[in-house]
Amino acid sequence: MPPRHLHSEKIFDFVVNKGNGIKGLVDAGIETVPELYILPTGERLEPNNILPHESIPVIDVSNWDDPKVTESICEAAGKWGFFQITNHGVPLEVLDAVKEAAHRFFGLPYEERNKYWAGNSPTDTVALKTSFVPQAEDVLEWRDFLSFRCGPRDLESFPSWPPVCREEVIKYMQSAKPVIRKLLDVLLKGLNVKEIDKTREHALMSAPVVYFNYYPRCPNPDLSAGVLPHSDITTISLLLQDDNGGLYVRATDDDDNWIHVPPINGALVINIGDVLQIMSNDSYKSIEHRVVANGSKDRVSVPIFMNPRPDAVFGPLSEVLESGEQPLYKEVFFSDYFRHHLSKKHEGKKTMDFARI
Ligand SMILES: O=C(O)CCC(=O)C(=O)O
Ligand SMILES: [Fe+2]
Repeated sequence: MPPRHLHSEKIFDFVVNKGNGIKGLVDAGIETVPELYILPTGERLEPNNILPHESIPVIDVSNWDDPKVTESICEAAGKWGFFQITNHGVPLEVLDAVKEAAHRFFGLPYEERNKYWAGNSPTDTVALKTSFVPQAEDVLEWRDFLSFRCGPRDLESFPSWPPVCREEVIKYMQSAKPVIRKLLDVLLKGLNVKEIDKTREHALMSAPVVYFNYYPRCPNPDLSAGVLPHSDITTISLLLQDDNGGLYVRATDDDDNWIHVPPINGALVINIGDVLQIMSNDSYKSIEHRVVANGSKDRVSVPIFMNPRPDAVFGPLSEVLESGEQPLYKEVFFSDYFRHHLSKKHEGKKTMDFARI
């Protein structure tokens, strides 16, 4: 990383070292995007790279037993890697409450928020951070996020979670769990897996993490990134977005075109992560996506990342390779994959090379 100018050093110190986050900088009244947040021209999302007439599938899942529903899910996972679901059964009040809880947390004064800054937090299951890995980035992302590890053991630390939002996170997680389980059942059936046994469950869904992503209003959203292009390392991610929009999905691998994911009230966005792409030996796709912050409003999103346990080993499934297909990936520990992912800035799908044969 090249040395930064003095002004950028000061901003970095305020936002990252002092734990103010980008929220703190916006609250301090900045009116233009500081250099530390300005992307080189080639990395910005240009309007002529947005395909206005394309969209990812929207699937009504009110009847999981309808073969058309399960076919649409598996087809969307293979073609788009992204889809929205409606009529999924998670009550609208639960979704609204968790978005409000995210705004409440980020609306706390600095001293209250900062109690949970990574390294200060009273529990390692909750951490407030900014950007992605600021120490490895030359341009920072216009985003703060609060993460909650939600595995069964993690919930023992619930009393140390922020009181302004903890009930809502648990309720959201509990209500979404049956939907996630259903989606994984359908997706695995599509790969000839008859049943998700205990070992598979560890590899698929035993370490969920909820994020509150917070993108404060950005004076020049065209110059900066809310989140840079990346794929999620999960098995699947389930994302609740608000009505501001700003999430874009890569249209094709071989050119730089992007499709907006329009907010639909009550819908959840589902995407396949790297782990499931690897398990499926590329039948399903973990697609790059990015976020552009909003020029006039603060945006929140609340993803649930379904991760394997750190000690789980994953690789192409035996059921997928039965037909004689050659494995494209080796078996890796999730903890190694995760550590590799966190050692560098967001760089599209580069993390997957770690497991590629
Ligand atoms: O905020 C969004 O819409 C997406 C965020 C995202 O991609 C992530 O947190 O991995
Ligand atoms: Fe993501």
